[in-house]
Amino acid sequence: VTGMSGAAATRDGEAPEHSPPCSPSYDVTGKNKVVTVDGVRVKLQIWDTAGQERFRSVTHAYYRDAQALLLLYDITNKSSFDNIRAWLTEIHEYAQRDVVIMLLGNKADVSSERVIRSEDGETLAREYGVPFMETSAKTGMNVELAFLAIAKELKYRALWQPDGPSFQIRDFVESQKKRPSCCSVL
Ligand SMILES: Nc1nc2c(ncn2[C@@H]2O[C@H](COP(=O)(O)OP(=O)(O)OP(=O)(O)O)[C@@H](O)[C@H]2O)c(=O)[nH]1
Repeated sequence: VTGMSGAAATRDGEAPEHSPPCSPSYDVTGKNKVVTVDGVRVKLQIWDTAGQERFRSVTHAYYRDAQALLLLYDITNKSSFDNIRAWLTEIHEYAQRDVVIMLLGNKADVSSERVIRSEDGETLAREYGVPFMETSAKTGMNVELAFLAIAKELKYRALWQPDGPSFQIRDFVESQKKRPSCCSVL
């Protein structure tokens, strides 16, 4: 629920350009997810650090190969939120310069244990110019949206044309995201 996941996109059917870095000391679980965006099937190859990750020991190859990074904190755990700045510093240093970043505050379903306000996530996201939403892996709230937004952004970039329609991932997320009920906001 906390930490960072990376994604790289190809059109479904194409071989991926990169593979997750492979190292015995680096435990990464990989999954593919196909998202249909405006009739185009985009295959996201998703890598997630597993087990007792420590951000400083994550290999830099992981950052380098990712086209998108999902940064997750747990709204019931302050240190997971505080770690996000360190992740962002690392990303700035080692990731591709135009990597798509999304900040997600997970466990939005457990409002009774919330310690991080939605506004705190929003403020941090604004500071770094990244889209933000709260999610719940338990109820599924905003989970599909997170992957859809990333697939849309990567497809937009891959098929960009000067006279084509524009796409702003932050505007898309703001217009589509569901917010936890009023009573769960501190
Ligand atoms: N209520 C609730 N529980 C969740 C949610 N997401 C994850 N959990 C629970 O939180 C615990 C930790 O989830 P993990 O996905 O293993 O967290 P992690 O930070 O990736 O942990 P590592 O894999 O050890 O790095 C598990 O018991 C999950 O079932 C959520 O959205 N809501």
